[in-house]
Amino acid sequence: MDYKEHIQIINDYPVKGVQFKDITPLMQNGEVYQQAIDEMAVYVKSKNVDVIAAPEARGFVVGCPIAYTLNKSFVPVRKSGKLPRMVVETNYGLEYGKASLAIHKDAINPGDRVLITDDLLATGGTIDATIQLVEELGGEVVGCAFLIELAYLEHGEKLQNYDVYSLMTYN
Ligand SMILES: O=P(O)(O)OC[C@H]1O[C@H](OP(=O)(O)OP(=O)(O)O)[C@H](O)[C@@H]1O
Ligand SMILES: Nc1ncnc2[nH]cnc12
Repeated sequence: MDYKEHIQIINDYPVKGVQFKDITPLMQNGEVYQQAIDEMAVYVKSKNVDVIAAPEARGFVVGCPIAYTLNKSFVPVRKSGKLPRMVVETNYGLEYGKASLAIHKDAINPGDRVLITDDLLATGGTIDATIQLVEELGGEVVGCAFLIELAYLEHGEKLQNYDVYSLMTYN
């Protein structure tokens, strides 16, 4: 399957210089969306996970169906101010701005094997922040799975100690 046929590239969105990779055409094709999720789920299953965690909003698009398929827990990592109970939170930078993410304090048990999913890896700011939150709660990050990796951007050393899977890579 050539998944890239179902990704649309928009230049200078949301800010000048960014080549935005739009995953909505892939999601709009039920067969392709299902096949992409099933393929990612094979990787996730191989990591023998307890929990799947994902940052909002597009991370949920991949994390929830993978968790459902594998009958595993799903933990939402949300932009600050959106979770109603006690949280830990952190600030971070991403390809086109800054934000902060939070996770419920009781979402992860110490020693849980946690797999983090997101639609896209760009500078790595979002995944780095998500890893920090999971580890602060004592979770072990056993892998990170993306639909898309932008290999032309520098994620520096952020992910060098983690197992990374990407369904599509743009060089
Ligand atoms: O590697 P990075 O430079 O951190 O960029 C990747 C992140 O950017 C996008 O999320 P965004 O914050 O735009 O939010 P959304 O999912 O709510 O659209 C995308 O879904 C990733 O989470
Ligand atoms: N280039 C990009 N396309 C889509 N989502 C993104 N999130 C961060 N960078 C992005």
